[in-house]
Amino acid sequence: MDKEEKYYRLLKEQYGSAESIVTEIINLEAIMNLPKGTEHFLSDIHGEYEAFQHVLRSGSGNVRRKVQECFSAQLTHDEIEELIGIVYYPEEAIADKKNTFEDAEALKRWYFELIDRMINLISYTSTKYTRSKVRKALNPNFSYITEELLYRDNYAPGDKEEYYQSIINTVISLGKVDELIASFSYTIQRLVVDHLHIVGDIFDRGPSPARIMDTLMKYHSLDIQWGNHDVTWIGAAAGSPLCMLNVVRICARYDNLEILEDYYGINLRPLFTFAEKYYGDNPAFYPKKNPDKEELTAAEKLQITKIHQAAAIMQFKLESQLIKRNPDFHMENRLLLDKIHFGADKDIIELNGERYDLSHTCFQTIDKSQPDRLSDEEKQVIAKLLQSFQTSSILKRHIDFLLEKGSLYLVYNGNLLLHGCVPLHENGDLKSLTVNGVSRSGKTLFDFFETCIRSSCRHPDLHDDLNTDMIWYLWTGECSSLFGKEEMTTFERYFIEDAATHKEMKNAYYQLRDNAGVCRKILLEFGLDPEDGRIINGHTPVKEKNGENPIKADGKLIVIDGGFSRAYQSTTGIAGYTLLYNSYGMTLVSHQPFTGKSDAIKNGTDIISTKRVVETEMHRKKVRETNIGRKLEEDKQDLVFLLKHYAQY
Ligand SMILES: O=P(O)(O)OC[C@H]1O[C@](O)(COP(=O)(O)O)[C@@H](O)[C@@H]1O
Ligand SMILES: [Mn+2]
Repeated sequence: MDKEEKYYRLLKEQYGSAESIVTEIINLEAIMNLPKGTEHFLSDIHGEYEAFQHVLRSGSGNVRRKVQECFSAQLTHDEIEELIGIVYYPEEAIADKKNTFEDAEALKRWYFELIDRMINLISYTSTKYTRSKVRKALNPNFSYITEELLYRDNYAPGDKEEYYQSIINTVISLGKVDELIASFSYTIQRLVVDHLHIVGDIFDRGPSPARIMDTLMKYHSLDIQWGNHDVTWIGAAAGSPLCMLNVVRICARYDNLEILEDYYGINLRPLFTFAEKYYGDNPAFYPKKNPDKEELTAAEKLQITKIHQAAAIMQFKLESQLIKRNPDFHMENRLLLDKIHFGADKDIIELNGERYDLSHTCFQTIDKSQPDRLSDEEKQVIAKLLQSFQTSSILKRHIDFLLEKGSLYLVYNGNLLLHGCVPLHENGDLKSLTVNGVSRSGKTLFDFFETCIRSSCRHPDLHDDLNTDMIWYLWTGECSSLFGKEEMTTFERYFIEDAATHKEMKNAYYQLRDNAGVCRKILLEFGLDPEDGRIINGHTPVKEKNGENPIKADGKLIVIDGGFSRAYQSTTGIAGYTLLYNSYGMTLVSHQPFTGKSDAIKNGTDIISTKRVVETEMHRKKVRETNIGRKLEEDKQDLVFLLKHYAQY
């Protein structure tokens, strides 16, 4: 029996009868004729859990829009705001509201009214979906009740009211009404966004990437395009000591070491002890102020400062070793430790023919005759830390999820989603990287990078092979699609005062992406229609206050850095952007900095300021025209074929 025959036999078995195949064909055809679901794009979340939650819960303004469309004729402004608040944060908003009632009867009336509104809203937000999809969006504990309330029109008018009231009265008397309403809120949140794209950089800087990962793992439908910060975490789990030290260094720099210790259960004790022994106070390594925490005590600050130095120095040593074993990376000019002239009272570095004094140095573990050699103690610390990283089951779960749902780029519904850039030369040609004699650029280079990441993850016991080293290259290499700059000046920023040495030159892509011709060429390179397709890009904050426009190249490219990272908000003037793509077209939403969950609940503050329509579709886009639609069409064709040759199988 050939494979095809086997496939059709199995399919026949699965459906059981010709009638059920007919039903499924009708069902698939109906789904394909529904309007395309709403896609929601976010990027550069950088550990900012609360702001991320707000954007997710509000669907970047989509919840607000639906509530307004549904109720603006019937409800007052305040009632609408109250309803929106309940959909965003049901537990807190209901608890607040309940305190305002003096008697039980008034509270009960409010519950009845609210449930009626919520049910109407679920009805309104589910019009684009099949009943089976709506059912999946309901909390299983309340799905029976919710369906009864939703489809109550099936009953005769008199019976309907009575039935409806008795259901709600029972739920109230069982003390379950708040939970029921909260379940409605989550259903509405889920119905307003069909699919989520995370265009990179979940990790680093902010305090709660792990909680964001937990939320994403429960999300109904999503994909992730890895960012440069995500891949170093992947690298750490894949066994790269260098990526791991970078993760530790950034956690120390942003006063976030708790993520490693408390959340992932990584034992930092060996590092603490080692840092304590060798390092002292050093203002260049003070942790940044963590806006979510109280001021550090002097002792805490000193301890983090020491760890920060220990991680940085070991990182610089290992980076130098990596550069030497990978001549293909062409990173020799980053062999900075070899360029230091160690002196009796000051150290000097020679960079591009210029000499600079080094300040705030902490080179006490450096062997001046062989600066990138790790001491035995450093080797031990690294081995212990790496073991702790690699055996953290929570970290493993998060990284496995990143690998399962993520990729370096994604072609989705005609658009190209990528975090950083497509490395280009100044004339617009694709820039290539040659590894082991093979030159790759454009899509081939992306595919190569992704293969390296996945292979490295399959061999967590290898620590310095090409695949593992390539993850580091993605963090900082000139041809990395995630970094997009010539070199990363981490060392200079710690030790050289002259700010000119801190500058990181961006790849030509960041100029050329303003040009529609270049964007068309990139879309073609990835097999997309250059007329209809768009590039969706994260990674670089848009400096709107300097007049930068996030919609580039006549709308061919959109930058959606979410600007969640509080550390960067002062450079952009606003928080950032998210993107919505529904059956009517694409809308870019810009956000004000998030002022906190309690402010959002108490004062109904939304962080959305403006919306800009990128383009309105000439006709309403249907599921048929989407990636999923094409897959459904294939399934349908198979069923049609099976039906035609039913007797044969
Ligand atoms: O300000 P920090 O956290 O030290 O990080 C600066 C580094 O981060 C980078 O900007 C990369 O991070 P982004 O992807 O967030 O831009 C590097 O280019 C730069 O060297
Ligand atoms: Mn980035």
